[in-house]
Amino acid sequence: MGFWQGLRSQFLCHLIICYVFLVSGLIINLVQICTLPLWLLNKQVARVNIRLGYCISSQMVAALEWWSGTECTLYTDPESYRLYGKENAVVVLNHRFEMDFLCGWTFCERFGVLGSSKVMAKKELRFLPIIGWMWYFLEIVFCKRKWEEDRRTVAESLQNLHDYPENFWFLLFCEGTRFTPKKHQISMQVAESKGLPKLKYHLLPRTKGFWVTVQNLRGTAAAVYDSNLNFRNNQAPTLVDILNGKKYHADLYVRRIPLEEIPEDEAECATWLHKLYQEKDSFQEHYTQTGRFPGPILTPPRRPWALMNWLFWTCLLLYPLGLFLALLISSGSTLTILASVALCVAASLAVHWMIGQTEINKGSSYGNKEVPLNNN
Ligand SMILES: CC/C=C\C/C=C\C/C=C\C/C=C\C/C=C\C/C=C\CCC(=O)SCCNC(=O)CCNC(=O)[C@H](O)C(C)(C)COP(=O)(O)OP(=O)(O)OC[C@H]1O[C@@H](n2cnc3c(N)ncnc32)[C@H](O)[C@@H]1OP(=O)(O)O
Ligand SMILES: CCCCCCCCCCCCCCCC(=O)OC[C@@H](O)COP(=O)(O)O
Repeated sequence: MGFWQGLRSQFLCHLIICYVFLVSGLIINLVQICTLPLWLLNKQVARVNIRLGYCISSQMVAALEWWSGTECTLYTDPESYRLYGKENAVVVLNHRFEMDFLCGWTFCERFGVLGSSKVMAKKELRFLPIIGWMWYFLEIVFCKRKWEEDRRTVAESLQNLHDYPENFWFLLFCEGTRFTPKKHQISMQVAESKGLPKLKYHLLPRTKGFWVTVQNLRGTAAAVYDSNLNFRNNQAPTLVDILNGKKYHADLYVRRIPLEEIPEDEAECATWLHKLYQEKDSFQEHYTQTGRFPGPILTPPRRPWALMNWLFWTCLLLYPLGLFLALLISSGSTLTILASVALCVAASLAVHWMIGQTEINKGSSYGNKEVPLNNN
């Protein structure tokens, strides 16, 4: 094992990374709270939150790109490539991996839209410290995954994006939850009852969120980016693997579909989405058979900004930590030392809990319950 690999697997390094993420994240959350009055005075000025959000999300991108050295290859056509990052788009991505959101963020970073990236997220994530709190200020669209309640709130949140000052990608996991064998089996029963072909690699997409997104972003977004992600050698990395500095290779296949090609009528739009997922399934089959996606490879290089932001926060926050530790040891007070140890334990439990949110085996029961099927 080389020096660099040895260093990356050191627990002390993980502690420092988590300390920097927690403390810088909380500082940025605090600054975000200070921007609250700006939302009343001038919405466009309040959107300085794009930069603040970047300081948090780019730390995770830096961990993937620079700490673990994970490589991300993009399969797409050159004409579409020229438009990435230069227009608003709805991204439709498969939802099979714990790290899919992070690979998505990596491509956002490489095309310069990380701070402004959006997602339709389950409302539980709003309460996640740092990331969830950050999202509140980034105008992320939250849903309860209950259509009767979501149809109005989701449409309203999407309408707010009409005057967004920077290009954004709006990510939609139409499957609505991450793939598990049980969720797959149940959703294929639903597919059968609707007379739809079975999917091998995806859950049956939920069509209402896609329809409401496309309808509300007409005139704002130019295209849908149909995206399929896979990791080489059948690997399924976790956030802990990334912290441990393990290197992976992600492949992303993206097709650009102009928004005008998507039907306006709800039923036709649903049929269109089901057909898209059948095509997505065939691309995954192609990947499984050949180890690659169709089409040319055009990978944007990683940029230095995420690393520089990370180094900046690390330098800024390591100094006071060192000072504090020196004072702590010299104080010789058992009570202060015990209180500090308790604080460290609490902080690592908090990070552990946050990482748990990315783990599929700790995921929700959404899509897990047998539904009474009407075969008429
Ligand atoms: C160039 C590079 C390109 C790309 C780079 C890639 C990406 C980068 C882009 C951006 C990055 C940005 C951010 C990333 C960071 C972090 C993201 C992290 C995570 C957040 C993600 C989530 O939280 S996912 C969960 C929340 N999101 C969703 O659920 C969205 C999808 N869901 C919907 O759209 C739903 O319709 C809904 C939520 C709006 C409403 O939910 P509801 O449950 O009420 O759904 P429906 O009404 O649709 O469902 C009822 C119908 O479904 C049928 N049914 C019943 N059971 C099932 C089943 N098990 N499977 C499928 N269908 C089922 C039922 O029969 C009903 O049918 P109808 O015919 O009546 O419709
Ligand atoms: C620098 C690194 C330091 C690491 C510190 C830990 C940070 C934790 C960040 C947590 C980010 C959480 C994003 C989770 C996204 C996600 O994958 O949500 C799942 C949903 O789609 C569907 O949920 P489900 O129905 O349960 O499958």
